Amino acid sequence: MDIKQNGYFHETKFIDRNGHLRTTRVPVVQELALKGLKDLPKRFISLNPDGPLLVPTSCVQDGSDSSETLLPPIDVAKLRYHGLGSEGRTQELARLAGVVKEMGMFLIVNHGIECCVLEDVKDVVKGFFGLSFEEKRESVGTYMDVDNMGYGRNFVKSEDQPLDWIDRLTMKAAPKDATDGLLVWPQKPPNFRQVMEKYVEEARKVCNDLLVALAEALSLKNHAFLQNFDHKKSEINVRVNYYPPCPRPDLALGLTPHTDASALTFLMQFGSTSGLQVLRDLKWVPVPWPADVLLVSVGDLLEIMSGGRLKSPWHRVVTQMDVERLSISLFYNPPAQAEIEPVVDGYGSSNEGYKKVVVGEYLKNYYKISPTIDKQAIKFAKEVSMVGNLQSMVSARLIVMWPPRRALIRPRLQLFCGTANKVAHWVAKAFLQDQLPLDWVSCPHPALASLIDTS
Ligand SMILES: O=C(O)CCC(=O)C(=O)O
Ligand SMILES: [Fe+2]
Repeated sequence: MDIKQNGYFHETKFIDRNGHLRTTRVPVVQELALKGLKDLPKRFISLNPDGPLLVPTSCVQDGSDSSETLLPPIDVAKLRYHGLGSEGRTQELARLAGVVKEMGMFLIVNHGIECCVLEDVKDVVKGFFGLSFEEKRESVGTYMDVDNMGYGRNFVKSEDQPLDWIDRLTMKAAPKDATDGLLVWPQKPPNFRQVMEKYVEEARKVCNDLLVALAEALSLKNHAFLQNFDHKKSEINVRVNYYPPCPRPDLALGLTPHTDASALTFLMQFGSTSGLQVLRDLKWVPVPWPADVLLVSVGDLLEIMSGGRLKSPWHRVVTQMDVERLSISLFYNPPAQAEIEPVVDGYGSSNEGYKKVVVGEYLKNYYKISPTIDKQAIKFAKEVSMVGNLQSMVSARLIVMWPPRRALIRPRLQLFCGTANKVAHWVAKAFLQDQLPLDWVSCPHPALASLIDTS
């Protein structure tokens, strides 16, 4: 079947292999599904029953494992309770440590988010996907150049890649002013934004409590992770994933294998409760996820902060023949300008080679390259510590270019190097945030000299 005959397309932008910004059109899956197709359009074939699965290159085993992995829900109320008889908390922390180390994700109950808040979210999401295509498009404005946002498709990186069987709607929900002046929130249903923002604020509280509990579960200082977050500047992106019924679940994926770039991903689902799978022992394992339970997953940024003690799980979503499924992923990140690095626990434990990264830089790289067929994105934090590398480059250059004669005296030389290092750090960060052209770094401007205090 020629999918071009179907008139409904999402327009999506991507950076091609040569670094050029390209725009392409991809079919609207919800509209394809409404046609009641018997066959799958070729562009959606990503699973070949006779060929290798889309799994990391190191994974040679084939197929899914039908045995479901036990994922005992974590009781958030017990994690929060510090009062008398809080030995229940110690046990819950131990359970949390066990499941998160093993799976990279865990179910939560007793989180304190009221049912009506969750029901309202389901209603507005159903309301949005119940609109006609034209109404959906009109209801959501444009994000202009902001990548991977709005009503459309995930992870489109080329004209010829297999496409996922999904439509999605992504919004920046925090910081509050992240999308001021842009028409990015659906106008229909009219209470969409209000409902989603209420949910986001409730979820933020739970995430903050979980970040404290996760640090304690790993025997780290309780603010080891939370200290990287800031109520006014931390980023929360919301993605609604809509997986319509699919004519060939054996050939198409709902969501390609990936890790999340976030620190924590906070998920709810409705419609079908199955579809999510996680890679364990080189096999795809269905995640048993009952209705009305929430799921939390470790993202790459938390893997970095934890120095690899926690691992962001490689996961995917499979399609289903007769049922639709919706999930709402909330990605919780430190501020874009924040620098994160593996926590030091005082016992000199290894951090698996993770270095300091600027959150915004990590995310930029993630969206540029990911998902590939391996945990490539996180290598960025091991191999290319951008700030660190640039800082030492600039600092060395400063010291060579302006060695003050008087600085030959040792204490002065130390002072000079210290200041040069601070300036270099500032230059490297400004460069990474696109505020300085490249030649500023490779050949520092003389104005830099005036910033250096050698007196
Ligand atoms: O739909 C799901 O259960 C998972 C969604 C997901 O992995 C994502 O949004 O990153
Ligand atoms: Fe994900």
